[in-house]
Amino acid sequence: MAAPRNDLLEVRRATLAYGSRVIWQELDLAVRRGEFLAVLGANGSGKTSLLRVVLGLQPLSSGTVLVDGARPRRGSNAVGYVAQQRASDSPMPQRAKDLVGQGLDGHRWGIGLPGRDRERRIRAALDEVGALSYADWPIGALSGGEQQRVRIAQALVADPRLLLCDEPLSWLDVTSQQTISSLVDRWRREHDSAVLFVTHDINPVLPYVDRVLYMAGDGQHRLGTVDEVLTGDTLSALHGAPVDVVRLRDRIVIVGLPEAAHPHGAHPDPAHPDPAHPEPARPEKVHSA
Ligand SMILES: Nc1ncnc2c1ncn2[C@@H]1O[C@H](COP(=O)(O)OP(=O)(O)OP(=O)(O)O)[C@@H](O)[C@H]1O
Repeated sequence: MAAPRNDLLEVRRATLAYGSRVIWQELDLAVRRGEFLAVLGANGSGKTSLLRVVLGLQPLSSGTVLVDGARPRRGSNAVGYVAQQRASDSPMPQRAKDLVGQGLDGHRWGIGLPGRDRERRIRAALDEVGALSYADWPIGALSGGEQQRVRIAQALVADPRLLLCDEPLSWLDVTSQQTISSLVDRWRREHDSAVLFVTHDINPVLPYVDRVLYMAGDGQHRLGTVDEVLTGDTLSALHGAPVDVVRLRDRIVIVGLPEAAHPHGAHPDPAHPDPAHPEPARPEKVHSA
């Protein structure tokens, strides 16, 4: 039997443009088994587009991408996906276990899977993220953090090797951010799998991150460890403006990002509070990466 591939994602000289607008270019990225890669950057810098490329939903303009050695394709078992939630997303009426079951539909696993095997897989995925006790609850009745556990279970139920998370911490309070970050970390360690974790704030995942891909817009990006990428020199060069990076105890605070680089869209909109949590869901005020 062939040895498992070490690089679960291989992106070579990749450029993505929409029409004449280049989003990112000459991107080289190899994500190895067991790696936790944080993807940071300004609104509109192309983070979600990168995930869409890996999901086989968006072709590159040039370059190549391989997911576990194969070209990306929709519905691949190799990739699990936690999509970004929008402020306008209304609470879903279906039960937690039904949402998780959707993660099997469209996958090889879902086709012809006997009912009891399907149920067993769904319960195992819910158990993996500590959400089994609310398997029968309507999603809309769960807290933001509980809902996010269920969405992660949906992404994991088909047993992917690569997990893509698009802003999974938005709308969550600090405690839930820590819980979600640590369960994703535990999953990649226990399964020797890899994670691409798009986030506007590095701090909740700082203990887990192996490398950072920082996208600055205008085709610019930088890849490296936290200490290599999140420095005043690097971010100033990427943004063409003075940026300071300050370490405060175990946090990183970034000061001076150009207005366009602020990830304002990822912050809670006071006009649209989390429907499951009328309280402000995310008290963080300091912009951090
Ligand atoms: N299918 C498309 N056609 C044309 N432009 C697109 C398309 N998809 C995305 N864009 C544009 O490309 C840019 C990058 O979008 P993308 O959603 O990848 O950015 P992002 O970094 O994830 O942003 P955010 O942090 O706001 O979620 C944006 O300006 C977006 O409007």
